Amino acid sequence: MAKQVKEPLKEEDKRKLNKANLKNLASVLRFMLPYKGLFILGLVALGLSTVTLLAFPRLSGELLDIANGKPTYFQTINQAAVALIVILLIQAVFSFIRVYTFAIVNERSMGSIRKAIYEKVIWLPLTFFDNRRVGEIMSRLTSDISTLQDTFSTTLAELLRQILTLVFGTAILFYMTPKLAAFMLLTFPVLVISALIFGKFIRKLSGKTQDRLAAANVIVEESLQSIPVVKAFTNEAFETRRYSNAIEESMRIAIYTARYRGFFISFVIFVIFSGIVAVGWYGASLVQSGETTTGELFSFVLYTSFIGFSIAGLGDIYTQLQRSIGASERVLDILHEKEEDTSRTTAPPIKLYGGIRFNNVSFAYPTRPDNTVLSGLNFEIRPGEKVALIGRSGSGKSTIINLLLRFYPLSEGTITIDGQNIEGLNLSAYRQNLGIVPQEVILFGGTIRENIAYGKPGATEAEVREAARRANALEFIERFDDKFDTLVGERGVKLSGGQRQRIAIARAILKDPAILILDEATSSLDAHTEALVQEALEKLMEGRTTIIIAHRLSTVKKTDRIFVIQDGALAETGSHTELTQHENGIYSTLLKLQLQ
Ligand SMILES: Nc1ncnc2c1ncn2[C@@H]1O[C@H](COP(=O)(O)OP(=O)(O)OP(=O)(O)O)[C@@H](O)[C@H]1O
Repeated sequence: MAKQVKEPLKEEDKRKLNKANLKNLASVLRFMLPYKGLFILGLVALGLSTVTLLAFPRLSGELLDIANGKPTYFQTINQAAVALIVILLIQAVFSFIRVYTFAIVNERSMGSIRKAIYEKVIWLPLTFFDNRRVGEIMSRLTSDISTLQDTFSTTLAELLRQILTLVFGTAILFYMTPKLAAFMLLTFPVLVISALIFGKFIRKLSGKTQDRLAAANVIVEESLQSIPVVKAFTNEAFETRRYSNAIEESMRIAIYTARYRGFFISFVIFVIFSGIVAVGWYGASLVQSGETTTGELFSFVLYTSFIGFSIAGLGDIYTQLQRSIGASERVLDILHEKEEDTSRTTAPPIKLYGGIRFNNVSFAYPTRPDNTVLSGLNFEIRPGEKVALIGRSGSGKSTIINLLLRFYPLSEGTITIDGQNIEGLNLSAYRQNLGIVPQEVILFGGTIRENIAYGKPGATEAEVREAARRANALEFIERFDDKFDTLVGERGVKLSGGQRQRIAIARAILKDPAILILDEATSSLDAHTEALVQEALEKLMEGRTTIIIAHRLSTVKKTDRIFVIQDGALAETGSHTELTQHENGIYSTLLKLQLQ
C-alpha cells in the first residue's frame, strides 16, 4: 500500500464513499466468499493482535511506576518486563495468523477475479474489442486488480486496526487519565483537522504541478517520436520554445506551491509541537499535584501517539478506498458485458458442405453506424467453389469475411449456408466449419507443434506431422535442431514470413473446415518459398469452398469466379477470362492498376 498512497489520486479516480459505490466494492468482494471462514479467522486475529498491543503502553508506564514505588499490577520490574514480552509474543502470533490468512484469501480471490475477467473477455464479441484498446483491457487485469488486492489485503485490515486502536485507545485514556484525556481531546482534533484541510490544499497544488510537468513531457515525447517531421519542417526552434514555455509554467506553479508548502510545514511543526507542549504542561502539573503518576503520563503519551498514527493513517485509507472503488467499477463493467448469445453453450457439431448465400446483406460497423460498408449485397457460392474477392482498399472485402465469421451481427439481410441461416446455428459449432489463413500470420509463443495443433486441440503426433507435411512445412521443421519442439518466439518472430504462412496452412489443414478463407499476403516471398506456399494452399483448398481476398493475378486466375466489390455491393462477377473481355470493366481497370 505504501507505494500507492504516495501518488496523488488522479481526478478520474476520485469517488465518493457513498452507498452505491461501496456496493460496487462489496460485489467484487463476492470473489472472497468461498474463503469467508479464513477471512473471519484473519479478522479475529487482527482484532486480537490490535487489542493485545494496546496493553503495551500501559505496561510500559507500569515499569516506571514500579521504579517510582507506585506499582498497580506487578510488584517488580522483572515481572512487568516478562509480561511485556509475553504480550509481544501473543501479539506476534496473532499478527502472523492475520497476515498469512489474509494473504491466502487475497491471493485466491484475486486469482479468481483475474481468471473470471480473462474468461469473460475472451468470450466477448469483437464489437467489444473495437471499442477498447488492448492496453485498457490489460490494465483491468493488472493495475485495477492490484489496486483491489492492496485494498483487500492491507487497506481493510488497516482500517479495522486503526478504528480499533482509536476506539479502545481513547477509552483506555479516559479510564486511566480522564482529565488529561479530556484536555487533549479539546486541543488535538482541532489541530489535526486544520492540518488535514491545509494538507489537502497543498496536495491539490502539487497535483497541478505534476499535470504541468506531464504536459511538458508530452511535448518531449511527441517531438522526439516524430523527430524526422520536426527536422523536415525545421521546427527545432518552435519545439524548443513550446517546451520551454511548458517548463516555465510548471516551474512557476511549483514555486508558488513551495511557498504554501513551506508555510504548511512550519505550521504543522509549530502547531503539533505546541499541542504536545500544552498537553505535556498540563500532564506535568497533574503529576506535580499527585493526581497522576509518571508512569501514567508516560502511558498516556504512548497511547496518544498510537491514536495519532491511526488518525493520520485514515487519510491514506480514504484515498485507497476511493481508488479501489474506481477499480471495482471498471472490473464490474467488464464482468457485466453482454456475451455472444450462444457461444458458451455446448452443442453437437454441425456438418456443413459450404453452399454460401448472402441475401440483401447490409452492414455498418457498430462503432461507426453512419458509414454503410455493405448495402444490399447478394451472391451465392456453390459448395467446393473457389471465389476471389477483388476490390479497392476499403471496399468491404474483409467485412464480408467478418460477417461470414459472425464477428458482427448483420444490420439487414441474411447469410445462409446450405440453406440454413447462420445466425440460428450455435456459434462455436458453426465456426468449427470455417478455417482461416490470415494475411499476417501471428503465432503464439510456444512450440511449432503447439502452434499447428491450435487448429485441432488434442491432435495426435501423427496428425500434426501429416498436416505439416501437406503444408510443405515438414522440410524446414526437420531442419531445426528441436524439430517440432522448436520455440517460435513471441508472436512467431523466430520464423520467416513464408514459414509462418505454412504453419498457418498446416493449422487449417488440421482443422479440416468445409469453408476456407484465405487472406492473401501482400508481401511477396522469394520464388522458391512462394511456390511451396502456393502448392500447400492448393492442396488445402481441394474439396473446400474457398473465399480468397486476392492480391495476385496468379491466384485470381486459378479461381472459379471473381467477385468485384465496389461501394459495398457486387459490381461484377465472372471468371478471369470472362471479365477481361470487358475492356473498360472494373476488373480490367483494377487488373491494370493493382493486380499486375
Ligand atoms: N472494425 C471496424 N470498425 C469500424 N469500421 C471499420 C472496421 N473495419 C473496417 N471498417 C470500415 O469498413 C470499410 C470496409 O473495410 P474493409 O476492411 O472491409 O475493406 P477491405 O476491402 O478489406 O480493405 P483492404 O483491402 O484495405 O483490406 C472501411 O471504410 C473501413 O474503414
